[in-house]
Amino acid sequence: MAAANLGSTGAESADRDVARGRKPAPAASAPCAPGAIVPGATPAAQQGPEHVTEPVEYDAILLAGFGGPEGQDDVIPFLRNVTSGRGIPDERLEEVAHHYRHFGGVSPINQQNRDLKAALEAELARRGVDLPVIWGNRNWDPYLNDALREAADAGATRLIAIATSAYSSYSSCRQYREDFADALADTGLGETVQIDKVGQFFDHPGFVTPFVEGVRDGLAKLLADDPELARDQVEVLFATHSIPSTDAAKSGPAERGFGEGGAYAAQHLAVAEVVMREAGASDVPWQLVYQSRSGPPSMPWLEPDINDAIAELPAAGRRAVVIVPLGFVSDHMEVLWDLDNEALESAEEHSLAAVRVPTPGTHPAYVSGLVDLVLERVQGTPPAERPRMTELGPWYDVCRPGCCENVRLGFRPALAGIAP
Ligand SMILES: CC1=C(CCC(=O)O)c2cc3nc(cc4[nH]c(cc5[nH]c(cc1n2)c(C)c5CCC(=O)O)c(CCC(=O)O)c4C)C(CCC(=O)O)=C3C
Ligand SMILES: [Fe+2]
Repeated sequence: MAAANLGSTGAESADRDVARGRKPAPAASAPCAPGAIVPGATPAAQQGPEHVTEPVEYDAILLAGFGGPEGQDDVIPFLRNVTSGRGIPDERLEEVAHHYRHFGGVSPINQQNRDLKAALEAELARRGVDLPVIWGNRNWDPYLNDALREAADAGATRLIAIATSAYSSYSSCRQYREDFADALADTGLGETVQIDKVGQFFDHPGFVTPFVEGVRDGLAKLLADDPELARDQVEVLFATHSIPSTDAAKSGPAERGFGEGGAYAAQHLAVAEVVMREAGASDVPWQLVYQSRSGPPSMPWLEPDINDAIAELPAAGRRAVVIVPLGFVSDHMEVLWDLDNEALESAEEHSLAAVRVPTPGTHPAYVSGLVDLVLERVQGTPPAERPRMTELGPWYDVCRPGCCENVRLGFRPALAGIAP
């Protein structure tokens, strides 16, 4: 297995290969190898490079999705997959099942990932990058296990993963990395297949640009629809998935000291500020709000909930809202139900004009940005040359020890990071 970042073996010849326009030769051992766990080693001894700055040769891109049901019969088995061992109350599962049932038991997320895969393939072909895209989900067919078997059967053993999730937290980063480790264990491919992962891309221009356009257009529409509306009567609500406060506090590397909301909240706040600036809307009030909370009511999750925030707006003099699904890459169930159904209804109840901004989906900037992220790793681009729009990035290629750990569920091995 290759570990381009852990030694210099092959690096110089790899550089020369890149200069000749060829893929570099494989390096020595993987940055994410399960063997990187060093029992009893001091934390200092376990620290490795944050960014892989030597070229790494890959055979394929692993597009790692969440997965969703594709018919009424899939809904409950899907929800059991998502929540196994999580202590989500039955009432919450019933409620969520109802959201899916309303759409015929079909989540749009799988089709969105098929579309993204096709768009990535077209962009790779356009740029002459010879890397197939293999798609596997955490919670529904096609599962990661099947994707890895398919890859191995085709001789693709060095994979660079893109998870359809931009921020740091247990649910949005580490859980993907744990599921990669599980899938290698389940399929017995742990000795054969290497899975690295591109870092969290919350502040990559490819991810940020669609939101900038969306806020600019959404604001313009509200102002055009109502000539009496003043800019400071509009509130831009940046919405993301709520997570348990304990998960938030543990998101990102502990030593960065992000405080209570951890890297998760810090990343969203930093990106929101950039979006407002780039949209030419720094004078418009905005806030970060949360949605789709689950778990027992006794457990603290990040707040405020978007609907509670909306209820407060008229008293603050607001007459309109721009809802920005900043935490999501496509218009899946959280967006269609919790925003387009519930939040837009809350806005109407409180007599607020409202628009919901599109998610990145298959926006050309997003698709080409994902290809850029892969090429940064193929080429070993130095961090200083990787375009990022906040001071927080470029985020880690190799997650830090303990990054995004889940204190509720306990330790599970994870790939694409430094143990534990
Ligand atoms: C941060 C985050 C993202 C964004 C990052 C990313 O995109 O990965 C995300 C995405 C998604 N979440 C999704 C669906 C669900 N999430 C659930 C439960 C949970 N999500 C959580 C967090 C997140 N979730 C958490 C902390 C829980 C509690 C369980 C636990 O402690 O781990 C449940 C169980 C029922 C419920 O509790 O709601 C479902 C059905 C779908 C698919 C939608 C579709 O089908 O279209 C997508 C894209
Ligand atoms: Fe979720």
